[in-house]
Amino acid sequence: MAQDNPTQPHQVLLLLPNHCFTALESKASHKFHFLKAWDSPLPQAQFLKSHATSSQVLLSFPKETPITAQLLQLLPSLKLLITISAGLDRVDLAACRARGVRIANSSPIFAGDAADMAVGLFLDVMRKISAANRYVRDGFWVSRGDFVLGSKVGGKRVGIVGLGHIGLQVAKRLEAFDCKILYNSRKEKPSVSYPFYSDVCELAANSDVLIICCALTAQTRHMINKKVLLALGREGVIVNVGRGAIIDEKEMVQCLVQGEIKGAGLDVFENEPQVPKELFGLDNVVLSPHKAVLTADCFTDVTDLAMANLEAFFSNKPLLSEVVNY
Ligand SMILES: O=CC(=O)O
Repeated sequence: MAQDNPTQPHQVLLLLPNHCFTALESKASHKFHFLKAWDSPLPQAQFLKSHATSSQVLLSFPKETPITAQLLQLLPSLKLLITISAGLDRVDLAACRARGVRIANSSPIFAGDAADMAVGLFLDVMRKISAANRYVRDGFWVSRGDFVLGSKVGGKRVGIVGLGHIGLQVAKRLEAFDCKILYNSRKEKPSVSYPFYSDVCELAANSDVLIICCALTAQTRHMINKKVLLALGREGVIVNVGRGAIIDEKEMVQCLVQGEIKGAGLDVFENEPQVPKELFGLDNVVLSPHKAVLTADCFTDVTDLAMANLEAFFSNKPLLSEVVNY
């Protein structure tokens, strides 16, 4: 339970890039006392130690600062971790669980933007938008004539891997394109009527496109392996807005180079920012530098959510985006 001391603003530790904080500062600095790691002359570990006993909340951007067991050890009073991220693969969940640290993430805000990107990548691969753009700019429309035809989107069977916040938003958007939605998830979702496949390979065999929206965990690492890719088949397309390591990247590259799958739209990679060079020469592949959830507008909403979570925590109300059963 949050301790209440009405005489002092509540202290919140920040491990954030500056641009995330700017939006928060204008709204919330009169309500909370923000302790900014980047403003301190101390190295990060010492900065955390110096506020260890007084800080119950840490607001962080795990993509830049992973939340490790070691870091958590420096903060014995920590009760709540708020992440400016949808994914929690850079948070040591076992250590948080062992310590009883609650987690609130930014999934409800990021889901729509991530889904837009997934749909954008899908449309781009199917209708060859980026490739056509290059064709026109390079003068080939004049020198070579008509561009090769793309594929119809309507009616395609879309296998969504992970029907959480992001997956549901992808489904909603692609229903409007007259696609047929199927899915794989840890458990069947009674709230939807889309066909459920407990086996991802079977999902791939029944899909024209696989869209990866799930979290990276020990169970999902390399879940999309050669067998799944071959089940997707020569006419199949893969889109990934989850995490690179959910797909066995070497096998995927091989399948793309050898035409064993038709195309790919990828926002995430196994060893970012390194991208397999083989992909650069493939016109049936669209690449994006892990930006699915980030837009120029998202920081307003994401910091509003962080602030609402802080207010809820310090007034002992339910958090707005708590990650339950992690
Ligand atoms: O990839 C981005 C996120 O997890 O927020």
